[in-house]
Amino acid sequence: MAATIFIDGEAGTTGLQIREKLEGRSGIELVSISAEARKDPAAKRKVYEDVDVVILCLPDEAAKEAAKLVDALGDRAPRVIDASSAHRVAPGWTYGFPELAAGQGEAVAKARKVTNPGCHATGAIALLRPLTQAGLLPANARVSIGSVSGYSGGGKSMIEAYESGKAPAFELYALGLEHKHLPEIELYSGLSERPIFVPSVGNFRQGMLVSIPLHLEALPGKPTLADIKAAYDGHYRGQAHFKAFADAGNARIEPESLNGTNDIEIHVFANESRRHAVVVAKFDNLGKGASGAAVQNLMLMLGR
Ligand SMILES: NC(=O)C1=CN([C@@H]2O[C@H](COP(=O)(O)OP(=O)(O)OC[C@H]3O[C@@H](n4cnc5c(N)ncnc54)[C@H](OP(=O)(O)O)[C@@H]3O)[C@@H](O)[C@H]2O)C=CC1
Ligand SMILES: CC(=O)N[C@@H](CCC(=O)OP(=O)(O)O)C(=O)O
Repeated sequence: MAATIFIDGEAGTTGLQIREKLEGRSGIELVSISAEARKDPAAKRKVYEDVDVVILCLPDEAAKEAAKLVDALGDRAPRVIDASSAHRVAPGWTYGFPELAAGQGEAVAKARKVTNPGCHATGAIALLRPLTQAGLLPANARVSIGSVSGYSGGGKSMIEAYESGKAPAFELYALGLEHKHLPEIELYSGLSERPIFVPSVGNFRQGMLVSIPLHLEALPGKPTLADIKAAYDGHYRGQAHFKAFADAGNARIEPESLNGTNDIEIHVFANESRRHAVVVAKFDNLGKGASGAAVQNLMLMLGR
């Protein structure tokens, strides 16, 4: 029998992409709600009762209301994937990053409530967790993270601002150093000290580069580029969506080449004579950073 899926917020940036990715898949039946009823809690409740999984692609406040609706359904509650940042560090929710550590894919597969990682957080955690777990980066390291996103990361309003020419070509933001992805980065990166996170957005629609500079001499065991690359290779062995590269002779990277995929490239750039390195995660902010991750989690939950 087909699994029934309702995308709450299906007309938004993330919802539309999830819909496109699921349409035509065998064993999946997409359930919709009329445009007039889509914000009506009573109408939503009826749909929630009838489906196997609800995927929330809503602003945070609406996602919190939706989660309350799910909880109120008790035994009749559907399983949930939340793409918003409302529940990323909330108790009772499973972090939807199957490659985070051994056993996380199995945890997602069994979970009733899965929270999708934020796009910047996906890159930051993908870079940091293997290094802390391998002991190459001490838990108390003081780390700085930079990230550049395509403007689709800001949803409909930012897309409109860029596409009508009303947005700057490039800007740093969240310089109050309280970006909403920091709590999940703190919880899942393996660091005890809160990193400094400087996100930015540029005049290109889609794609993301998250980068972290490393002083190799300051790290335990004074690792080489090869040691760092080996830590990523070991951590992501057997994971279809991850590939690590050592980029000693290369000095450039652009953000768009993985658009339309659910893949992450981890690049290790280094100047060995100066003992400096920069690790960079490249992916599609709307792919592995949003809709691709949601679909990956859904398939795990459905045992596909
Ligand atoms: N864009 C991205 O790269 C990523 C986004 N996310 C998260 O996913 C969620 C959705 O983001 P995104 O798709 O970009 O946002 P959009 O603004 O593009 O879309 C949100 C959609 O939700 C609808 N909506 C708002 N309130 C309700 C409600 N109460 N019931 C039903 N529908 C409602 C909106 O309709 P209307 O416009 O009519 O209000 C809109 O269609 C957000 O929490 C965002 O933070 C996660 C990862 C990445
Ligand atoms: C460019 C831009 O504005 N990006 C968004 C993050 C996009 C994302 O991952 O969203 P959620 O955490 O809401 O899921 C931001 O930094 O707030």
